[in-house]
Amino acid sequence: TGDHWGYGIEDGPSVWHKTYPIAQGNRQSPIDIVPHQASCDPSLGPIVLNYDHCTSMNIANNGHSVIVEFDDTDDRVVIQGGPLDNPYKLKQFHFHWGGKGCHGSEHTVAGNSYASELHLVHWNAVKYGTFEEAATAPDGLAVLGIFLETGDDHRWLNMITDALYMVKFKGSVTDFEGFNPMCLLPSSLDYWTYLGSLTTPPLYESVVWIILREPIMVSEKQLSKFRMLLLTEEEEDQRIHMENNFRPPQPLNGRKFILPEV
Ligand SMILES: COc1ccc(C[C@H]2SC(=S)NC2=O)c(OC)c1
Ligand SMILES: [Zn+2]
Repeated sequence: TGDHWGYGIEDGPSVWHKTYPIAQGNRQSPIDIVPHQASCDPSLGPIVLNYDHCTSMNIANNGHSVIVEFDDTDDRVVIQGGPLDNPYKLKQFHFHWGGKGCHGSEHTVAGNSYASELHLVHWNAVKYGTFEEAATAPDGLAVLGIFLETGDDHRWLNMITDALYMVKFKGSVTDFEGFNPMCLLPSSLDYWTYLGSLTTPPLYESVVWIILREPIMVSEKQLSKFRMLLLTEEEEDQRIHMENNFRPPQPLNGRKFILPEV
């Protein structure tokens, strides 16, 4: 049992529908965002992030990405405002990236992809009892998507890339306390929002997407450290590097992506 899906030819996004039929659903993610086709909703307020008492716990290689998990027993670490009816609690963040010199974001903007995409995953603990329950509900999750563009070194991303060697193999996890992802945000919280899904199996259509329009800058050297991560476990002889772990854009099916009045 366990995950038999991946991003290769045999097990990648083009065959996920065989095991997860919802892959062909009508609110799948990611999508291509075309700014001048966005709808405007002046009633949408700003996004508010309260990450002050943020408590990261560990960093892990789950065989699909590198993920930093948070202690979500604290009601104070939340995202709210914008399209959200109540606060959503921070649960984890992880990344998607490409191969050397290739692009690796999941969402695209007018057909252009970025080098990487950071997902900060939050869940609606006001309406649902557990993260797992929220992950199956249409308003259960709020994922904040941030584009990473290659340029200068990102001074705080080094805290993450310096820890990657400790989670090189699939299934490895190590302590990673006291990291506050506020340091990974761009200067502007201007966003697009739309209703979508998890971008990996089980592809549940449970995500209110909030995509920040301004990318953060990271260096090619920092990105290359993500590609050092392996899909394979320590005991295995074969060593397959983790790269191009992104799903391509999915049909909009009449959905609108919305931006607040600028
Ligand atoms: C409840 O089961 C899952 C499974 C996978 C992910 C991670 C996926 S979903 C996303 S967005 N990006 C990713 O890589 C979940 O995240 C909320 C939840
Ligand atoms: Zn993701």
